[in-house]
Amino acid sequence: MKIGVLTSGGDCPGLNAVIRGMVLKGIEAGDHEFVGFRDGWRGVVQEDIITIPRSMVRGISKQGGTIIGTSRTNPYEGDGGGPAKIAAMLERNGIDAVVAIGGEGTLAAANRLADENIPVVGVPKTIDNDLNATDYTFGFDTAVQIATDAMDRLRTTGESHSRCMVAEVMGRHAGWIALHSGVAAGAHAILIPEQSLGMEQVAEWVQEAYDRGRAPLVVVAEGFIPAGYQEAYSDKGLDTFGRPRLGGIGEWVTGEIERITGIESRNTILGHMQRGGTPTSYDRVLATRFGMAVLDLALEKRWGSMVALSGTDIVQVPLADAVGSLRVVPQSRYDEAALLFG
Ligand SMILES: Nc1ncnc2c1ncn2[C@@H]1O[C@H](COP(=O)(O)OP(=O)(O)O)[C@@H](O)[C@H]1O
Ligand SMILES: O=P(O)(O)OC[C@H]1O[C@](O)(COP(=O)(O)O)[C@@H](O)[C@@H]1O
Ligand SMILES: [Mg+2]
Repeated sequence: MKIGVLTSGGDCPGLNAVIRGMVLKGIEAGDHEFVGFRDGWRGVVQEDIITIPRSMVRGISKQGGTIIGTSRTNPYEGDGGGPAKIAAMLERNGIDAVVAIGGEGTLAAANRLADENIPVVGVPKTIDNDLNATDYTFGFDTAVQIATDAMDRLRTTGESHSRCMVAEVMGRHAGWIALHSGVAAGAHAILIPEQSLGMEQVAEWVQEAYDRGRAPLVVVAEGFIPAGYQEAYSDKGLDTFGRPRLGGIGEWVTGEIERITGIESRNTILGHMQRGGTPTSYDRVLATRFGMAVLDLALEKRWGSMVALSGTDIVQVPLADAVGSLRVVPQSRYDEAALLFG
């Protein structure tokens, strides 16, 4: 079989480990060939295809980013877009299967294409860990680890100066990174997109910690919407998919804390640091297992399905299960973390 792979949406540590797992298993399992579509769906609609020989995947499971590039191209747009053009392109290049590695958006596109008879299977990815149908996505553990390390550092400088330190992390619709890194670092308040809060409440937690002699740490996800506001903070225009580019709420939260409490405060935006660099061993293992399992999906021609993690098992689920809604932080998990605020 000739299998074409693509990585699409925001990059994520572990993407290369998926590609390596799939290629090595494919070589082991038989005489399968692999090609990469460069920059996600852009490579599909513009027929930008490279061969992936075994030598190209040597040693890449520890490498961040993606060796085949990514983009936010829509496969239904442009001259080569849409199922009919894509089917003809696959035929011309002798490609029997498309493996789409991506988040909710990428998998929604893959699901539509599968419904229109394109031979496509999926692998879930996102540092936000907000995909339905899988217990964990690779990249999340790495992002949480990077954020936790950063917060441990913020706390020592915060303590030296008796300041309140605010750390802004990623998370457009789901606060999983904020919740996990905040709990791990012992944050005094965690602000996530799922929970609208007034700044008076946040200031109260900060003051309580300060009054005990602690340097307060506040973690805020970029998608947090303060009480009284309708949308997440955005001052950078739109991304290529037309969504507001987030980032910057931390600065506002820091100003509000300082204004209400009078405690000197500093903001740090972790931003793309969370998406770069080497994946943790957990993410390398999960990504490698996903890569090996998705090869089986392609060989078995299970078009329209994807691999997922259920407990510790790798399972097959319909792509449709991963799209349409996101897995957000449930109230019970927030309440559990909030017991430690202040
Ligand atoms: N329902 C859809 N149909 C077709 N293309 C889509 C759909 N949803 C998203 N896409 C395309 O997939 C790209 C990747 O999705 P995005 O949300 O940016 O990343 P991710 O896959 O990480 O969620 C989008 O930029 C968009 O071009
Ligand atoms: O700066 P970029 O690359 O446009 O992406 C920022 C977004 O990508 C993410 O890191 C991951 O989102 P996706 O999984 O949808 O790509 C979000 O947390 C963040 O809002
Ligand atoms: Mg998305």
